[in-house]
Amino acid sequence: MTDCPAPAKLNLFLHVVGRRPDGYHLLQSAFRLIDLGDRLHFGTRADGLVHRLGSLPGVAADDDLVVRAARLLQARTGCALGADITLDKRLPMGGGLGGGSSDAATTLIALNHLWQTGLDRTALQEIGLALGADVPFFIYGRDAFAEGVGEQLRPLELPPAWYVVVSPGVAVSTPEIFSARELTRNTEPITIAAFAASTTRNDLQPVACNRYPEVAAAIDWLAQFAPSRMTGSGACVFAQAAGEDEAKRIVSDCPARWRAWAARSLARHPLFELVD
Ligand SMILES: C[C@](O)(CO)[C@H](O)COP(=O)(O)OP(=O)(O)OC[C@H]1O[C@@H](n2ccc(N)nc2=O)[C@H](O)[C@@H]1O
Ligand SMILES: Nc1ncnc2c1ncn2[C@@H]1O[C@H](COP(=O)(O)OP(=O)(O)OP(=O)(O)O)[C@@H](O)[C@H]1O
Repeated sequence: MTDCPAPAKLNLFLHVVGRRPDGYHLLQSAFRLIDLGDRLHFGTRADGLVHRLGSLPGVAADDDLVVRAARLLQARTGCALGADITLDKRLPMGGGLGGGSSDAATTLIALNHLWQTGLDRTALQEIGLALGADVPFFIYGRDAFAEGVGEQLRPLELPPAWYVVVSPGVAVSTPEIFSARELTRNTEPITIAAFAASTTRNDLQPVACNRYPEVAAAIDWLAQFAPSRMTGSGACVFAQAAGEDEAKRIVSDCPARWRAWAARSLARHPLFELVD
């Protein structure tokens, strides 16, 4: 199957409201799909092997979320088919844009279709959660208000928007941020109706800014144009623009040591219709 997109996400806000006995954090967040992303290509193999074609710097094939997703789908369904998978990596890794999670979600959706393993959306989301807290959202496939560790999802209706996304050139380790002693873990829960950019924040942002000064610098730079915030556990930061022209103008001003994109919201995951 040619060219399957794996879109990125933004966390419009992210509150840490508690911690589970296993150490995972209870969150509230608004997830938004955007039109930046990786691309994947899948070919079916009759011999049952799962092969990653090409390499991903720093990630061994057996650890790649794409390979792990394919093998987990085989294990859960007893499917005897295999796959050759090519990943065209465009999103920064450790960027808070959910790149690895989205790659895994696209793999589950595409192979469930190609292998005809017949799992519905809920079953795919359950498998996805074993791979990462963000994977169920990408399979859910639309903007969402998330609770739990990010797997309890409710639809959010948001107007279309343009964003500027800046990658400050550092990779932030998600476990490092969540395990920080100074992390705020007791933000008062809000209701979905009370969600507004002005009254929310990203609780992971102060921790990441403290440890990665380039994240703080990127937030400050972007704040000259519009209110700016970090997504996920960082390192990327974003701001909403008034429209495409403004987004592109800000991008063209970005300091050369960083990367910036103008990104549009996506109403649905591009593979939404492939899942029942
Ligand atoms: C920060 C977010 O990007 C927000 O969308 C996600 O919650 C992170 O999701 P992710 O990158 O898929 O993270 P995972 O691979 O599931 O978890 C990496 C590590 O982060 C910590 N972690 C993650 C999610 C969560 N709700 N609580 C945590 O404490 C755990 O130590 C975990 O071992
Ligand atoms: N296919 C993959 N793409 C990216 N990272 C992968 C992949 N497979 C495994 N990984 C590992 O997962 C780590 C996190 O990558 P990812 O790009 O998803 O981070 P992120 O954007 O910060 O995610 P999140 O927003 O979910 O915190 C990488 O540093 C890498 O070691």
